[in-house]
Amino acid sequence: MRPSMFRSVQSAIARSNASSSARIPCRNYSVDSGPERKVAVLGAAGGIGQPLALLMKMNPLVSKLALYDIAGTPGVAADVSHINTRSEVAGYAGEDQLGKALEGSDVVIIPAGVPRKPGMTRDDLFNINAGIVKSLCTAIAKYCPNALVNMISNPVNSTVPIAAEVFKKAGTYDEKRLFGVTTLDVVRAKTFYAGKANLNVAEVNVPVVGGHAGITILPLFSQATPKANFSDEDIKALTKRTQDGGTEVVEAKAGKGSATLSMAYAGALFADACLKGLNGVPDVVECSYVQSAVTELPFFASKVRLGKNGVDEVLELGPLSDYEKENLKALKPELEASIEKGIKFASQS
Ligand SMILES: NC(=O)c1ccc[n+]([C@@H]2O[C@H](COP(=O)([O-])OP(=O)(O)OC[C@H]3O[C@@H](n4cnc5c(N)ncnc54)[C@H](O)[C@@H]3O)[C@@H](O)[C@H]2O)c1
Ligand SMILES: O=C(O)C[C@H](O)C(=O)O
Repeated sequence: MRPSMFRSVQSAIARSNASSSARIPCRNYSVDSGPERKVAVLGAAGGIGQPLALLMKMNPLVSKLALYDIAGTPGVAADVSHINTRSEVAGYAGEDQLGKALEGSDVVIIPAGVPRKPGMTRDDLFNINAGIVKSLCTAIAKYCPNALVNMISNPVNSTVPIAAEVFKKAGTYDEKRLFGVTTLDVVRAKTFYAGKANLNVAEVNVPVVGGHAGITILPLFSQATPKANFSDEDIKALTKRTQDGGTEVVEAKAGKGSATLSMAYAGALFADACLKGLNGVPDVVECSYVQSAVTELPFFASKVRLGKNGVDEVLELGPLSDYEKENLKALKPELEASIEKGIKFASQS
């Protein structure tokens, strides 16, 4: 994970502060960087959508930012557009503006849909979000079939297979261009691991594979770096906390939704990695839920090398501890059922 988008902003801020002391009043916080790239956020007026719009506006790799929602986007777009960074911002509200929002997009990020309330599973969101994702992906197939799609809407284990089926029906499916965003699981695993081991979190790496719900989230602490000396009990507790991270936030928000700020951060990191890959930056590796080349399941979150066409390579899982092997075996039936549910929905509706 390379937070260099933030580093470039930080160094711009440092330059800005240095010039302040020289009493030069007016500077930009980001510099033009790389080719023209359009990013569309679908669901941009929501809890994730708004901070994600802000973070994408801060990303110097973006030249055009399209903010789409069923309502509320003109205000969000007007607000974000006043920030003096590279991208031009436009807001689009309502289905008749969806095509314009999507046209020419290199990356489409989808946080559209309802979030959980306490007591719900992500799968309880299926009935509403499956239809939303299906209609948005139908439009993507029509207006920007070559875009990289970053699916945030839950249940990710099923919404990604739905998207794949919609694209297959439209004849635009390219497995290299469809991603379930599981970066928040990695962000959480790193935070919890670093906290427990008293390590500098910026130096910590933890791959998280599988899916994005409960036991399908499989953090590979045996591959975490730097190595920490944890007991089996510690690893079990860290695994459980990572798997239940979403529920921890849902319960703390007590009916006011699920993770939005940490998700916007994670979504911005993943989109930044996609843009870097598109721009030819070498060795950009992130975990993401993609068409599987390394398990018998059709989709599986894995370490993925990103390149000029999206997925460059799905990396092998690598050596697993006995505990991780057991967890891998246990998650497969649940993940398979969620995938089948998505495929069935898309093929029947
Ligand atoms: N992948 C992850 O790690 C992760 C993390 C957190 C949340 N999520 C999921 O992200 C989704 C959004 O969460 P939120 O907290 O932002 O919810 P929210 O209710 O605050 O915002 C959702 C937005 O989607 C919009 N929307 C609904 N139907 C739409 C449509 N057809 N087209 C465009 N926009 C539409 C709504 O108007 C709203 O602005 C939920 O499904 C949630 O479970 C995923
Ligand atoms: O937990 C949720 O419902 C939202 C999201 O999937 C998360 O992991 O925070």
